[in-house]
Amino acid sequence: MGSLASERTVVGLAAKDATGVLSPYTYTLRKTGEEDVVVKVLYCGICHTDIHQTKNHLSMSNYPMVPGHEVVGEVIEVGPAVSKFQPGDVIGVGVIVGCCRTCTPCKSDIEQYCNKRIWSYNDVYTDGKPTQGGFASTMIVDQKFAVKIPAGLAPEQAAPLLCAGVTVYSPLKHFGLMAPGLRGAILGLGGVGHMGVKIAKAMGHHVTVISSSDKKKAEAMDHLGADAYLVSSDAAQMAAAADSLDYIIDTVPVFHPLEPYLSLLKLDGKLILLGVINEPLQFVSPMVMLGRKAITGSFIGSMTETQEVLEFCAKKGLTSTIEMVKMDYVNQAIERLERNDVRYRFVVDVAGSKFES
Ligand SMILES: NC(=O)C1=CN([C@@H]2O[C@H](COP(=O)(O)OP(=O)(O)OC[C@H]3O[C@@H](n4cnc5c(N)ncnc54)[C@H](OP(=O)(O)O)[C@@H]3O)[C@@H](O)[C@H]2O)C=CC1
Ligand SMILES: O=C/C=C/c1ccc(O)c(O)c1
Ligand SMILES: [Zn+2]
Ligand SMILES: [Zn+2]
Repeated sequence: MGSLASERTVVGLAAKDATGVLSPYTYTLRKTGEEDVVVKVLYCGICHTDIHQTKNHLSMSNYPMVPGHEVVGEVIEVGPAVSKFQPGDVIGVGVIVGCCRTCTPCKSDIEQYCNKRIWSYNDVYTDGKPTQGGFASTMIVDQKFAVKIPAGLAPEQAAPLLCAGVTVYSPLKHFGLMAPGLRGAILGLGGVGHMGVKIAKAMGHHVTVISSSDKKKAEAMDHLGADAYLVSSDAAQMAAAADSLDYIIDTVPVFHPLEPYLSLLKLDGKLILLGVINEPLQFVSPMVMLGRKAITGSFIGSMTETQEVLEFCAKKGLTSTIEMVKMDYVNQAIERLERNDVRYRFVVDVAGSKFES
C-alpha cells in the first residue's frame, strides 16, 4: 500500500512533438486515490486516433504525450473505497478516465458525452497532472472508468474492443440498428471497421464492406464473413447498390465526399460518421431530403456499453483480428497503420516488452 502515500515512477513511450515519433519517457503517476485502481499494463491496441493525437491533426496536442487507449491490464493495487475490482483482476481502460458526474449525459449513463470528460491522455486530471495512456508500464484509473475483461475473452483480443469495438456497438444500439435482417455497410476496413463487420454480422445483418481498393476483398468475405464488397471508386458497383442500405458506418479518417455513400442508403437510412476529420465534409441537401436520410455521428460508447460489448463478444465467441507487436516496434507499427498496412489492429504486448528509460 506504499503508493497511497507516494507517487509511482513509470516508463512509457511518448511523442515529444508533432512528428509523432515515440521515445522513452519517465514520469510519475498520482498517489493512489480512494477510488483508484493501479493497473500493470499487459496489452494496448493502436488506434488511428493515436496518430491524430500524436501528430497534432486536431491542433490540440500537448507533449510529452504517451498515447494508447485500448488498455488491458492487471490490477496490482486498489484504493480503500474500491468495490468493483481487486488485485489480480484483468481490466480494461479506454478513451476516457473522468467526467463531471452531475450533467445530463453523466446522469444518463452516457458519460462519454460529458463536456468535462477527461481523456486518458493529452488531457489534465483533476489533480493538475497530465493524463498519460497505455504505452507504459502502469496506469492509475478511477474504478468508474475501468471494465472487467470477461473470463472467456483473451486479454490481447479484448484490447481492440475497448475503443474500436464499443465505437461500432454504441451507435448500432442507440440508433435501433440491432435487429436481425438489417442491411448495413462498413466504409473503411481498418481497426474500427473490421470490428464493425464482426459485430454487425453477429447481430444477424447483411453486411457490405465499402473499401478504397479490392485488396481486402478475399479477406473480408472469407475471414470476416462480409456478405458483399464494393470498391468505392467503381461507379458501376456503386450504382448497382443504390438505395439498398439501412445504415453505413463510416470509419474513413480523411476527407471524402459523402454523396456517393448517401446514394446507397434506403429511405430513412443513416450515415453514421465515426472518423475524426478536421475539415468540412460535403453533400447537397436533396441527397438527404429526398430519402429522409440522416447524417449523424457517434463517439466511443459509455462505460456500460463497453462492458456490454465485451460480454457480447465473449458470448458470441467474437475475437478481434490482431497483429501483436513489442514496444520496440511501435513506431514502425504506427507508420504501417498510417499506410493502411495492418490486419486489422496492432496490439502491443506491453508487459512482454523491455522498457528503456
Ligand atoms: N468516433 C469515435 O468514437 C472513434 C473514432 N475513431 C476514428 O475513426 C477513424 C478510423 O480509425 P481506425 O479504424 O483506428 O483507423 P484505421 O487506419 O485502422 O482504418 C481506417 C480505414 O479507412 C480507410 N481509408 C481510406 N482512406 C484512407 C487514408 N487516406 N488513410 C488511411 N485509411 C484510409 C482504410 O480502409 P480501406 O482500405 O477499406 O479503404 C483504412 O483501413 C479514425 O479517424 C479514428 O480517429 C476511432 C475510434 C473511435
Ligand atoms: O479513438 C477514440 C477517440 C475518438 C475521438 C473522436 C472525436 C474526437 O474529436 C477525438 O479527438 C477523438
Ligand atoms: Zn480509439
Ligand atoms: Zn458530466
